[in-house]
Amino acid sequence: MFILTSKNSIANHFIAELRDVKIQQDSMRFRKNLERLGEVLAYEISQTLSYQSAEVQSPLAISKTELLANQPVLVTILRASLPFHQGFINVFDKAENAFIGAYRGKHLADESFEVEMDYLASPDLTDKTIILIDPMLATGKSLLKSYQALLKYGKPAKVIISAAIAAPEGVTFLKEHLPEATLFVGTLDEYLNEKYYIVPGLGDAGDLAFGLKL
Ligand SMILES: O=P(O)(O)OC[C@H]1O[C@H](OP(=O)(O)OP(=O)(O)O)[C@H](O)[C@@H]1O
Ligand SMILES: O=c1cc[nH]c(=O)[nH]1
Ligand SMILES: [Mg+2]
Repeated sequence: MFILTSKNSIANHFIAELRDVKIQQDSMRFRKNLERLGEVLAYEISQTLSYQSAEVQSPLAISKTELLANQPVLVTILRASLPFHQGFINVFDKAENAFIGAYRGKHLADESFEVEMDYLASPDLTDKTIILIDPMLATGKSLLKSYQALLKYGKPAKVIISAAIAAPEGVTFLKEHLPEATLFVGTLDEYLNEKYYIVPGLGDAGDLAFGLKL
């Protein structure tokens, strides 16, 4: 698992601002910080993809280079993922995209929940590299259910999951149920509380980005 904050960088500031109760209420800044973090994580992921030789004709001469062998498919899990996804698509600007409407649905008596899913739009995923993008990896249920729903569009060759903030419980859950996935996270937090929110976390990412939902 790649953890961005295991090495100090300017990304520490983006994550600090996402958490900070005095700053996170500025929803435009909150969305922008998720986008900036998405850009940095996309860059890190780009270093692990396959490249092939290419030639570029400049006005003066031919330049030999290495370019992506294939574009990844960026999978966005609505809603909170939208600004984070924007960062990824800024970097992988030629990528195909899939969208999934998934959310932590009705709360059961013991505070647990089922992941509800409705909207799903995806290109063919057969033999492609897919990057599942969701800023919050809490229990991991939303990501697993999203991945399982995507399989009807074909079996990807490589599965990458990227989150801004992950909980150890979610990481363990995904290692068990989705062992083929490689994780790239902004930071790894401490634990989930009784409502399955990440601690210290940042609160509800979807609400902070887009407002309270009924
Ligand atoms: O790992 P999990 O326990 O499944 O939780 C993580 C999910 O919770 C959040 O979405 P939420 O259900 O709040 O929907 P929203 O994006 O519409 O706010 C978040 O964006 C993840 O998709
Ligand atoms: O801490 C959490 C967990 C799930 N979804 C969020 O937005 N925050
Ligand atoms: Mg939410």
